[in-house]
Amino acid sequence: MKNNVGIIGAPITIAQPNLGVDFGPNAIRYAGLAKRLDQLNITYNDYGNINIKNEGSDKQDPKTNLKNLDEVVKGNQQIAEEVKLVKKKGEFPLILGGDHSIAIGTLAGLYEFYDQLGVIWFDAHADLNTGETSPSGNIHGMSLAVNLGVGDEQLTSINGNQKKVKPENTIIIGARSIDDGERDFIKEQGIKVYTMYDIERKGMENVMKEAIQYLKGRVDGVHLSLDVDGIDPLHTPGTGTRVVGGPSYRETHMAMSMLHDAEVLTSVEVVEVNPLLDDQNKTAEVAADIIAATFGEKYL
Ligand SMILES: NC(=[NH2+])NCCC[C@H](N)C(=O)O
Ligand SMILES: [Mn+2]
Ligand SMILES: [Mn+2]
Repeated sequence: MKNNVGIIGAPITIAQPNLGVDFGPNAIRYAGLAKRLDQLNITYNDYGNINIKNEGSDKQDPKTNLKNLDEVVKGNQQIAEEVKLVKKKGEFPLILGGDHSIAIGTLAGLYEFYDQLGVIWFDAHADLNTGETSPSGNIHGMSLAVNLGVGDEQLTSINGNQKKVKPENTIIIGARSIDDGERDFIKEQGIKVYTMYDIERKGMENVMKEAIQYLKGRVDGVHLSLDVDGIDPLHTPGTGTRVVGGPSYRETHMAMSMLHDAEVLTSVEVVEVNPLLDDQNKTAEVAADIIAATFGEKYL
């Protein structure tokens, strides 16, 4: 079902301040991604890294409150085109970030292949800011809002000026750092969010059961957008916006195995691995483990 996988490296770094996240795709490859897929008998084509120019002035535009907008738009247009090519070949897209702004490009490329695309946004953050609400001007904190059709028009109109996903098809898991504007956004749009409080009280297993059941009843595809800062920074120190108190390696791994076993995923992306902030590529290794779990790797 997941044969063939199309691997795309999407090294955007300028939608956040910590250079080095552009090395994320190769760090995940060096952690043994190909070998893991081979062992699962999953065939793949690795298309390498998209040639993205990470050249912004890094200044916040006084009008839009965004940093490096034009460059982030260009990079995401390139990503959308590449994702479309992979989909047209009938392959399962596996996108390696890059900062979380790349989800703008991936979903812009994916949405036209589905009637009701679901999204699981596994993240410490909600990434639901806009130019008005963002405390930082960093576009990686706005990518889910953009996909819901809210934000700067240059971003929301990539590959078609429309919502790439519907709020009722979106589930955020692992959130523990939500800005005031994002809180309002979640309430207004009625987005399903499992914060760390919910995960702690219900247990990750029940949260995933609920999420899977909810999506199964309403969507014809599920994109997993996994920000490695969603995992507790004890396990994933190599990322730019760490937040304490996340799900453990084990809880996350189990959640991914559950997604595999439920056969719901139709594309996967892993973002925000930053080797320059890491400890001996530990974070990329966790990312590779997580990806392997979504493709069905088991202990026994
Ligand atoms: N994809 C991420 N790591 N996002 C972090 C966002 C942090 C903060 N909420 C902001 O908007 O600036
Ligand atoms: Mn995050
Ligand atoms: Mn994120």
